[in-house]
Amino acid sequence: MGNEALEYMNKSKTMVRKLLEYLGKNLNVKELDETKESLFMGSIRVNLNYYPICPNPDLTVGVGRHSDVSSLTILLQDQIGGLHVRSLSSGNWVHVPPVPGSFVINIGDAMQILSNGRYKSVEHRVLANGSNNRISVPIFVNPKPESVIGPLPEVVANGEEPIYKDVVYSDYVRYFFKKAHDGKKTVDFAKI
Ligand SMILES: O=C(O)CCC(=O)C(=O)O
Ligand SMILES: [Fe+2]
Repeated sequence: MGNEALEYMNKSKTMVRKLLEYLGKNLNVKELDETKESLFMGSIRVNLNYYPICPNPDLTVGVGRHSDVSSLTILLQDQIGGLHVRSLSSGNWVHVPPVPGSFVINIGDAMQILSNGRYKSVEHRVLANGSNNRISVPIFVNPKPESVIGPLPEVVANGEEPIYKDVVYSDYVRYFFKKAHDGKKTVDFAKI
């Protein structure tokens, strides 16, 4: 199993690079050189999530509301459903229906900080299910733990006011795991 997970992760890198190159265009990042690659995708992790049938789905949730600390998350979900994302404009929870053969791509907090808030990490949660087990496999694409993340020089070059300070990525992650999932509050840790 370990080998399959590792192979899956490594094979995803081509797609991840393409996505980052595309997203980088909006940030005046001309190319994904070694420095940028280490900043956006220097540390990649794959998780295997199993949500067993829940006898009282109304009393709990599968995963509480949070945003990922990653730069990007590439999520593979099975056909059961239950993932919801929160609309930035309305605040409403929107179900993300499983589409066979597709990935859900989520923006994470590191991307929000690096882009000086141009890209917003998505708040999401998973509801408990009373009749089906569910499996999901997220690939978390992260900065290297020792990376210092803050608004990219390319983004603030034209006089844009930075709204985040530089933080060591591992400090940010430690802060995230220190507390219970509570929506998008973690990102305030990096606010100026
Ligand atoms: O199971 C899912 O669809 C999402 C899981 C999740 O949000 C996470 O592992 O961070
Ligand atoms: Fe998540």
